[in-house]
Amino acid sequence: MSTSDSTSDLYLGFDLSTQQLKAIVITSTLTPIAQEAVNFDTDLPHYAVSKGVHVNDADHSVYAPVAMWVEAVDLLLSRFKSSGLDFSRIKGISGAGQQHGSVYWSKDASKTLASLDPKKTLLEQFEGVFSHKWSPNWQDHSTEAECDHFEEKIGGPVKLAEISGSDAHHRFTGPQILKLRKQHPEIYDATDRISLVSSFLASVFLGKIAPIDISDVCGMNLWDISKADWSDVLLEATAGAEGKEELRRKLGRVEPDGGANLGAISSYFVSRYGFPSDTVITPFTGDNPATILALPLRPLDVIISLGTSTTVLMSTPHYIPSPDYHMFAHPTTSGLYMFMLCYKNGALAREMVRNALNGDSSADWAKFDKAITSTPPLCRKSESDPTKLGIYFPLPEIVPNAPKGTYKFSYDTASKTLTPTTWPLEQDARAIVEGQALSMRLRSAPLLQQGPSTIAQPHRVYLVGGGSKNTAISQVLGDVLGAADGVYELDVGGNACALGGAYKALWAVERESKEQSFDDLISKRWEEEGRVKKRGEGYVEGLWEQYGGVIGGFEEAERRICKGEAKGESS
Ligand SMILES: Nc1ncnc2c1ncn2[C@@H]1O[C@H](COP(=O)(O)OP(=O)(O)O)[C@@H](O)[C@H]1O
Ligand SMILES: O=C(CO)[C@@H](O)[C@H](O)COP(=O)(O)O
Repeated sequence: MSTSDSTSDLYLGFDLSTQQLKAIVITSTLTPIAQEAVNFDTDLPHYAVSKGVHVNDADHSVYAPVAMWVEAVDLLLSRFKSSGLDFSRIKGISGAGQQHGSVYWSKDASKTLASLDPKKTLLEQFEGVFSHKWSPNWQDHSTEAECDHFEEKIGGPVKLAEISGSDAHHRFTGPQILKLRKQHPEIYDATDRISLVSSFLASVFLGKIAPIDISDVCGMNLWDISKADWSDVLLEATAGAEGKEELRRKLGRVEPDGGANLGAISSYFVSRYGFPSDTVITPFTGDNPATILALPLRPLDVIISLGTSTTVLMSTPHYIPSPDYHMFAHPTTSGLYMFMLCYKNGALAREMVRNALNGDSSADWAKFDKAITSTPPLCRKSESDPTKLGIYFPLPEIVPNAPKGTYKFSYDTASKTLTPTTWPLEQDARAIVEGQALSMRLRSAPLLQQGPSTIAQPHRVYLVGGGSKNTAISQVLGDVLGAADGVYELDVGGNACALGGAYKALWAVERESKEQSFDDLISKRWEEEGRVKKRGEGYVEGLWEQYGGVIGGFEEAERRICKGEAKGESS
């Protein structure tokens, strides 16, 4: 990482994601100069989380201790301090949070946030700051009844997606708040303000409750995207007619300008770490919206984030809502939207296959990668062989809304016959990645066809997140999706959300006027060389078409699973 440019102003971007708190520091010329991370499982073992969360199998809830995140903030900054970061050059801070999770502040929170003692840690002073010690996690699936209630109140999944950008989802904040209100009315009543994970982290740095961001708010099932306001009907679905206004107050205002100056950094950080007292705090957004800010995107470019979740992201001027995927307001640019698919069975499902191949849970991907490269596409040794289609859901899936289980089929493309089957462990590695990629191809087609081409093919595929370094995985994703201009990785791909946050902070502070768009400023300073690396050609004639030939079989396999007509190996 470059240490040149030793006098430039600096910008700090955070990413409070599932398994870690990460941060990156960049110069005004977009050069990263420092990165740090706190891993929740290994660095903060006293919270006893696994992969960043607690899981309650009995009621399907998944949640994280908010105190752990608070402790991680001081630990991360102390790591930067030890590595010699000059905090006095930091002009702006922004960042990202795992989406949908909520944080419940007590009536004492605002007073405590405004009067922190720099001689003590944040955690030492946060006693009584939260009315609820847990934040529901995006992997939670305990809110089936609440989701049904949302759909019913609004008139069905299509209508709900039209208004809020998504159908009702277990992890979305509205259904989660409704569950808390029903199960623990005393906690709900003791709650003064509700933040998302992103606005919670912004609040800590601001020293007061920060507004929710214009993009992350779309992951709540509470925001009317077209009206850019809270939806009355959805607030009422969550809090009842009598509680609707009180919920609106608890949620607070949403900041429409992604580059707004929310105020100067809390004096706690000035005294304890040496930040300038005028460091600007700008809205923090969701980790996926922040990811699309990590590089200038062109029409039909697709980002695949291989974090704990696997997500597929596109920036688009078209608002085409559907219950099959998510639409969000763009985090910086009014009139643009973010398309997203989110898979719960992403990294953790691939790890399940990796562990089976390794015979233990060591994080060694060599056998997994070898199993992919030594297995032919669709596990078909010759033209006359039927293709193999695998669907691996160790957790109930989001897209499609399907029960857990591992499902294996053979599919004869000539007769279009789909038959349950089995295969040896070695074929699982290719089958799981192909299955994930086929699902992405199927569901991104409507958006990809909005461009000049009628063929649903991405222009470029960019890979980010922890799994983006894996060349065997990137090869399969590129082959199945057939990116016309190839598959690329970002130099700091493992830290793309934090990088997007840092770019956002820079834009907020250095834009020439409110009219200078994020894209305009970043494109002018962006040099592809050294920041982006081509990893593969993408489209391979014949292969992309071969994968296209099994999409129908894949759809039928999903239909059977969702209808309970397919028997899973471990459902
Ligand atoms: N070489 C690799 N091949 C495949 N997956 C990997 C590899 N290295 C890391 N990963 C995956 O990356 C995941 C973590 O990604 P990361 O983006 O750091 O997560 P998050 O931001 O959600 O906390 C791990 O769970 C692991 O499965
Ligand atoms: O639920 C979603 C998006 O809808 C997830 O993508 C979370 O935002 C978690 O992100 P990672 O920790 O996997 O980056």
